[in-house]
Amino acid sequence: MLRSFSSALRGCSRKFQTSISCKKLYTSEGEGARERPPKLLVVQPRMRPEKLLQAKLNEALCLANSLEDQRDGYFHTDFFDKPLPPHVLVQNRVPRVDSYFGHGTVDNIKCHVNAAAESKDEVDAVFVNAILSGIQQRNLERAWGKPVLDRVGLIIEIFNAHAFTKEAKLQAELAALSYKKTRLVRVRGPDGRYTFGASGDAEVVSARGRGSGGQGFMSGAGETELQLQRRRILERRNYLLSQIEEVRRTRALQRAGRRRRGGSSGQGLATVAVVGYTNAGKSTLVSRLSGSDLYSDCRLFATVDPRVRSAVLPSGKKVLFSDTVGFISDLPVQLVEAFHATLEEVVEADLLVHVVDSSAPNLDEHRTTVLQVLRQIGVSEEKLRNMIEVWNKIDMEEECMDVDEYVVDEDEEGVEVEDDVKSELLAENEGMKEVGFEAMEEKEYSDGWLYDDDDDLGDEGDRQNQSIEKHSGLDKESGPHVKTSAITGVGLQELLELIDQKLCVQNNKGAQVVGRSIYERKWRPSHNQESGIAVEQ
Ligand SMILES: Nc1nc2c(ncn2[C@@H]2O[C@H](COP(=O)(O)OP(=O)(O)OP(=O)(O)O)[C@@H](O)[C@H]2O)c(=O)[nH]1
Ligand SMILES: [Mg+2]
Repeated sequence: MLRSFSSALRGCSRKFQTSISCKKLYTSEGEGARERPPKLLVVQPRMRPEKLLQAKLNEALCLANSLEDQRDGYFHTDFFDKPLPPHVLVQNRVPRVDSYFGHGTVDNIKCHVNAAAESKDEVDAVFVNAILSGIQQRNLERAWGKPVLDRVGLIIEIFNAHAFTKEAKLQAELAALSYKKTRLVRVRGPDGRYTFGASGDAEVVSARGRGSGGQGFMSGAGETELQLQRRRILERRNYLLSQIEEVRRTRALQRAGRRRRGGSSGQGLATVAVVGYTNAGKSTLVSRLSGSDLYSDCRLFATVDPRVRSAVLPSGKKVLFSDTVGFISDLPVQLVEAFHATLEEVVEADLLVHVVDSSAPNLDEHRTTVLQVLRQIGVSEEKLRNMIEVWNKIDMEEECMDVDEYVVDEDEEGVEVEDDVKSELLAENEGMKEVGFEAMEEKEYSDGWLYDDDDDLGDEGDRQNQSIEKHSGLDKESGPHVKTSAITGVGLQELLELIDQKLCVQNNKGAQVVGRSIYERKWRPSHNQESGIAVEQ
């Protein structure tokens, strides 16, 4: 596993980064010392086939190492200097409602947490690469004595840590609020008082809050604690939305200005939005095409703040390339929604360039994720049909072949098994001692936007399996595409020519293809098990 992770990183080039971190998970290294990014223990549920498991584990390790605050656009630590985070693969066939994992698995992970503490390599938190409900998260925190981050929680933390501009910070906070709102459970704080919260050392107690004790009209008399917390979240959310609305207006004015100023032909500057899965090489590509120096890094979500750079096409026409936040699988719709102001640039762009990391073993899943998000945010089908696909990182193709040859220890079902997982499976079968989880009245506190407890995660695995099994290279894909290496510069001229050609055809047609504003759309969680995404109402 170590080999595949480092192999994935080998293709990435070193970039400049220095910064200081300051998050609640962050720990001070000593008196007067700088706070260091949190050390996470990565828990990866097993899935089939092996290739998918490996891709998911690599992504989880990258996510864990990506959490670090930036200051003035730089990170303090070099991504390549970071050690591989401690990790454990665990068996989890049917997720439990109260604790997600079975008791044996929970105990096994607890052993890993304890072992890390004894070896003076203590972890600050546990990252479970799955989507947990508030109750599952709370019970696991109690069992392991550490804060627990699930996939969505960690991605939100990364967004918050990497956000630099006011726009990105507002949107990241909005995403965090939407997430917290659904996981308010009643907890006992360090002072022994009960309250409703979403984080901190807390004991799970009764699900229903009593009166907040507020007095008078203005202090919210008669509200339960839960209602009070929800009201506070709502107030903050409304404030953030009003601020984001300002950002949207400014962006719309900037866009109009760009169009008015126009190019040499007087027809306005066309905008090309560069989209794709996180880490596909979008920023590197835009930098190369525009001769600028955008920040790029092997960290996932290195770009959270959108950037626009100009370039000249072979025809002499000037265009604007817009680099934006990357996408990732299993992203809840609320998270995408929070980034509407930024993603509106994509909807309004004249042309889309979809950057695919051709070295990713599960690139079909990446591609599907990107198309789903583009549809979610309101990109028209016509624009999707007209989109150029860029198969980037072709210089890494040979390295990917090496990863395929990676030999693993397999169990009878052909799935990689680590020693600790074997012991954990044994424990699971023998029925280890019960952990006293409290069965909470979960329904009251979750509006279910993360995922439905009834969902069989096996279906998700099967869907991804089909995707990964289907994938046997990029060649059978149709549609206009260019093979590039943003690092070596291969294929970039071809890409510029194709963009030129597409924009020219569009101009001749006089096509003004503008998707419906994402703010005019309503959202609801999908009931379509297959796609697992929200659909337009
Ligand atoms: N070998 C190789 N590495 C590349 C190529 N393009 C980008 N990279 C590396 O891949 C890593 C990610 O590149 P970025 O440009 O930051 O990717 P991104 O899509 O903007 O990522 P996010 O902003 O995090 O979504 C960096 O370390 C780049 O140096 C390429 O063509 N070949
Ligand atoms: Mg980027």
